[in-house]
Amino acid sequence: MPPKRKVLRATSPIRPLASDSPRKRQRAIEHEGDTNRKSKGQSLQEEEAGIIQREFYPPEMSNERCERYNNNELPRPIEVLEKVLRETRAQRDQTPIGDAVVHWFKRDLRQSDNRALSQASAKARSKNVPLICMFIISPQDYQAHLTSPARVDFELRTLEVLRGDLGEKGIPLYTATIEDRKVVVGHVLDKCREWGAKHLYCNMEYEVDELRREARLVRLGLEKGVAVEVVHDDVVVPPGALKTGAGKQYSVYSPWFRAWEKYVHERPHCLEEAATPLPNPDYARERFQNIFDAALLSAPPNKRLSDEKRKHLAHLWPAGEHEAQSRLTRFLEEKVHKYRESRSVPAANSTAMLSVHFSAGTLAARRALRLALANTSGQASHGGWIAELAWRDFYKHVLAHWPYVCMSKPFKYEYTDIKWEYDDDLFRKWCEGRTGYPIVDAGMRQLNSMGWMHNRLRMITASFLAKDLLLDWRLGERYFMEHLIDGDFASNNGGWGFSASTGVDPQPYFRVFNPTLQSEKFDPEGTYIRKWVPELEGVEGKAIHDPYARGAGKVVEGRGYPRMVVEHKFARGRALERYKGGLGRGTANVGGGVHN
Ligand SMILES: Cc1cc2nc3c(=O)[nH]c(=O)nc-3n(C[C@H](O)[C@H](O)[C@H](O)COP(=O)(O)OP(=O)(O)OC[C@H]3O[C@@H](n4cnc5c(N)ncnc54)[C@H](O)[C@@H]3O)c2cc1C
Repeated sequence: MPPKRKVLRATSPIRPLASDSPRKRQRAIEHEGDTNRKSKGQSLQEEEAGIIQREFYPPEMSNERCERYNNNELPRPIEVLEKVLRETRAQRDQTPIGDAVVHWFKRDLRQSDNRALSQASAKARSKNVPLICMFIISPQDYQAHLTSPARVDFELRTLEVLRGDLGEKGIPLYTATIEDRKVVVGHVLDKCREWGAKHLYCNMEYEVDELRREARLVRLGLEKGVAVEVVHDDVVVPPGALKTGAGKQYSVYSPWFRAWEKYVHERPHCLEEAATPLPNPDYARERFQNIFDAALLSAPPNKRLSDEKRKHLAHLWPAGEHEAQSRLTRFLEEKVHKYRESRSVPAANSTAMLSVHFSAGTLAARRALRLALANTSGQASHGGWIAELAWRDFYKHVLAHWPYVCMSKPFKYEYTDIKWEYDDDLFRKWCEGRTGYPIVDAGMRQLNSMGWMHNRLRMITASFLAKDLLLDWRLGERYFMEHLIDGDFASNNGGWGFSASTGVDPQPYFRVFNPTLQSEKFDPEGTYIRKWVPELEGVEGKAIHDPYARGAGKVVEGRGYPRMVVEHKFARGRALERYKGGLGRGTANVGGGVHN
């Protein structure tokens, strides 16, 4: 079949160009140094496609600057934060307790097994002062981080649960919407001063913006007499703790996983449960009555869902840590033993569907691992569920060590030179699940409906976008973040890098998924496809995987199901050529990872 549409020419922009002033641009460039030397045409296409949100970020960094991070010539944001914490330790330890202690909730929306919250509670108890919790919404942060409305809604529903639970202990949960993300730190410290709190606790997030913000918070806190403690909690093993024999960061999963398992085995305390906060002294309720009485936050206009969508998602994804806990218990009792054999079959409904809880922090990865180890006597390890859970830690370690992956650069930055397509029409068809490849369309429709997609489908749809359509993979990465309820920068970026062969431990670039074969292998009966693509409902047998080529064309055409937008064989050849052309000096390093 000839290609249905030529995709060799960039068309109209997918997103409007951000209109930064020249001065702002200059400042941004100074911030992250020299930028990438690409052809003007290519840079413009990327900008027009919204690859970098120029209202928040500088232009794309140069490969040379990435290399300087690799050569340890530039301090990584996590190192800067850790240094500040080290250097200020004594001063922070000597800070008097004050009239209250504050915990700042971010992506740790639970009271059980929450390290920073637990430490804050212990500190408050040591002098019998109240604990106050806070949560800040920054619409600008949501925009800069492409947080999906589904995710925001999940967080807000979770806050309701959290507020109820904390309220029973007399612990107030202060919430506020701060429009300008630059003033969040100032607001947090102002509130500490207002409440007479001199100790503030929070858990560490590993994205560049957050690490830099927290370094500033620690410094500014001390200037204002507030000791800020930032704690590792989101991952089982903290980034930087695992090194190769040569003392380097692992970039291949399998040896990293062996080191991760060994670390956990040798340091069982890393799985220890953090104590839940203790009740506040009685007077706290009266003193903070205004916080207890305040209305809960609603989603900012840029992230609001329709009522119908909200109800739909609330039904699918009940929020809060109690739900997370019972989901985990059910999974460990009923499914974990069969996980290894069935996890790649999307119709089997055999995975935990806990990613939304890990992402929002309604469940600690540490807790899930602890219970999984106890439940399976270690059987769930390699090739099993625990090895999947470990991928989450792996990608966060990668993010902390190679921070430029957070700055729109691929881990394999030499792949920056691949000539991608920026075809609006094809991209839209992919987004809407109208590519004519039933398995791809089913996956995209599941995402659009549920805010979640099975891992196998994430790999198939991502590979299809990057290799069959040759669209810039960062467009797909962005679309996922903007629609996933479990959107997590590190895992999403890692998954896209794997699928597009531009990331850490990736699929080799010459391995191009054949979507029809993937469909036959992982959805042999077409059960999953029929669920999500109603136009194909009555299609029998193998025709479900390729209806036009297998005798069901007339039926499905009548129902409006599209023909394939590109022929796979043609697309594969084109992808190989482009990848080879874009490899540049990275030719020797073609990857070789086996994901899941
Ligand atoms: C292109 C692409 C994008 C992705 N984007 C995200 C994302 O934004 N957020 C996200 O949480 N996961 C992402 N993943 C990973 C994975 O698809 C989901 O974590 C998984 O599908 C969630 O379903 P589950 O909870 O039923 O997983 P299970 O199979 O039950 O696994 C248990 C947990 O292990 C972790 N996990 C499993 N597989 C992976 C993986 N490959 N990478 C990282 N962690 C993993 C998750 O926390 C998951 O909840 C992405 C994968 C790909 C290929």
